[in-house]
Amino acid sequence: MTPRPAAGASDVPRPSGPPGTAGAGFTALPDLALRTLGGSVIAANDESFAERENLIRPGRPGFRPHTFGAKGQVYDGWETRRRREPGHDWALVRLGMPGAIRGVVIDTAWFTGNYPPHASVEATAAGGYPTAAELESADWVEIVPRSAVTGDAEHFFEVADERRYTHVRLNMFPDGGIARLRVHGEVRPDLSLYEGLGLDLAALENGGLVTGCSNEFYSSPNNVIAPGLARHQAEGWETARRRDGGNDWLVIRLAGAGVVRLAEIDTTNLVFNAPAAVTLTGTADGDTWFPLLPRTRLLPDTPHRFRIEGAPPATHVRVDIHPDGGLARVRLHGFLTGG
Ligand SMILES: NC(=O)NC(NC(N)=O)C(=O)[O-]
Repeated sequence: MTPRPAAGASDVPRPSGPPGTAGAGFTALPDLALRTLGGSVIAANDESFAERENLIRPGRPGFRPHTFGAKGQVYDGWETRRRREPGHDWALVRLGMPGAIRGVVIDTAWFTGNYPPHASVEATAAGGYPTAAELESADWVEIVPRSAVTGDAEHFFEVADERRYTHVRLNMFPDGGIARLRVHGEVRPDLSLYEGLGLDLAALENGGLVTGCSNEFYSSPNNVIAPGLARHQAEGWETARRRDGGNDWLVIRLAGAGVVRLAEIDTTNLVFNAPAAVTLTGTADGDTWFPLLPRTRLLPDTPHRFRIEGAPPATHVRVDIHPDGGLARVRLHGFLTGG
């Protein structure tokens, strides 16, 4: 029998290191600001050289030298004009998913003669759908104090704060360019909206999280519970070719204890590397695992839907793929049972 991971544990090695060096453990958590998770840069005081929306684009920032437009060199980032009066520049980001922020990455990639010497980040929690103007009078908490930054480098700042935030404000002193802002954390949804209704218990936006995974060589397992469809293979989860006779797997911590009634197992974009089969098991205590879906054949490039009948409530679901490959999306529709 395949050994079961402890609920909440992960055997995937995570990068770690001090600010500005190799990386930090919090980067394994979802980026709550990411455009593809619903984030939006709703305002900036200036974006003369390069547009604010670049700040939350997925992927590493790109650069091609000597691509000068009518207003200067074109950068893949947010870049303001050279300030000729006192003050500083700021950009306001609505998180795609509200949550507890565990760490922030300020990436000045490719900005060398035009990076800001200092930056800070504030956060606020706002209900409803406030405009940028309304947010000006919100209570802002400094989650990254004014800190020195350097050019063409990623800067990692851990955040120790349990509060749930909906927006962040990036400040740079006095002006310049920042390529990306990453806001890693744990999603804290308002599930009262779903009272009496069914929901996707696995979805990142509902508080689901991949807490364990056998292999994430090509792309992150949390992609399978992201919103929307995967446009290509890299927007799903892909493992390396397995040579040991075992099989790959991931464990999803559900939005809460709930009963799964319908599983969507999507192999879209996995054409020559789709798994041959899938098995689903669940647990409510992290020790005893019960079957949800027996080993079932999968086809390449296909969104499969399987009814699940009579399953007890689970807090975690393990998805075993046989033998390897990956998945585009996993949806586990059902009902919260509480507890
Ligand atoms: N986008 C720019 O051209 N910015 C800067 N200039 C160059 N060459 O990058 C600057 O700050 O003046």
